[in-house]
Amino acid sequence: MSANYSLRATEAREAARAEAAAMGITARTVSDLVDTFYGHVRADADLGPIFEKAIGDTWEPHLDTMKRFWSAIVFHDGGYSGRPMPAHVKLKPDIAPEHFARWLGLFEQTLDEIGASEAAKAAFLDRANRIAKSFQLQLFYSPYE
Ligand code: HEM
Repeated sequence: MSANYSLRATEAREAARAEAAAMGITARTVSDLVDTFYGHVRADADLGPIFEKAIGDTWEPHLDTMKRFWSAIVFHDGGYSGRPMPAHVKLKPDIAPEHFARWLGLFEQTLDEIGASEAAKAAFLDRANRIAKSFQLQLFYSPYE
């Protein structure tokens, strides 16, 4: 890794942190978002069973993974290095596009509930929408099947 690269990485991380701070996003925001959102997901008639089947009684590690995932997105802190796609491919028999619509609806509702700023809400929703779209393209519209 060149010195230039790590300088750019440091700058990118600082820029991301400053941007997050300007939107009022803190580690607490991420933690509240994840805890509240998955509380709703577990209670949801359609999504709940899908998650229970995959996660069972190991929710703590999942919540921790999801906090690291969203922190890596908003703070560029490098704390998440997983591969989300395979985790969803294995759910394929159980999920349909409607589940993504529900997921996104609950995510938006949660951002309101935790009192995220309008800018923070827009930023989280934009990322969630783009990721959901890319998952769906690969899950439901793959030209390779
Ligand atoms: C229909 C919608 C969705 C369902 C049913 C779903 C379900 C799940 C389940 C059950 C897991 C745990 C898999 C396991 O540990 O075996 C998981 C992991 C994960 N999901 Fe989703 N998900 C959905 C949408 C999304 C979206 C839109 C995002 C991103 C914005 C997302 C991000 C992740 C990430 C980062 C993981 C962790 C993957 C890892 O282990 O590193 N999911 N999801």
